[in-house]
Amino acid sequence: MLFHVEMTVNLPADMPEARAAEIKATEKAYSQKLQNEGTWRHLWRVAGSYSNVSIFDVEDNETLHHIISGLPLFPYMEIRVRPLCRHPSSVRDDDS
Ligand SMILES: O=C(O)CC1=CCC(=O)O1
Repeated sequence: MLFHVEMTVNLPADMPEARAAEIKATEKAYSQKLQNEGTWRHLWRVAGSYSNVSIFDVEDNETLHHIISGLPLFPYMEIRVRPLCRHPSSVRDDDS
């Protein structure tokens, strides 16, 4: 199942820079593992904001929830999830 997920990061202004850098590094490793495994198919920065648009390919809703709630930045994110299905006009046979 494919999901479009938009994440907006809101780190507290008083978070020490070293702590922010540590969480971002952990987040990067977490996301790169999932990208390499094919679960986190796309990761795009939304130009001009501390947000990303991502496409996840997961077994079910529970798996997506487990992944998202495990993000190191999860406590500092606003997250919007939208389930996707094939568009009848899509020419990409390999994208289900
Ligand atoms: O910077 C972000 O958009 C938050 C984030 C998600 C995965 C990652 O590596 O950073």
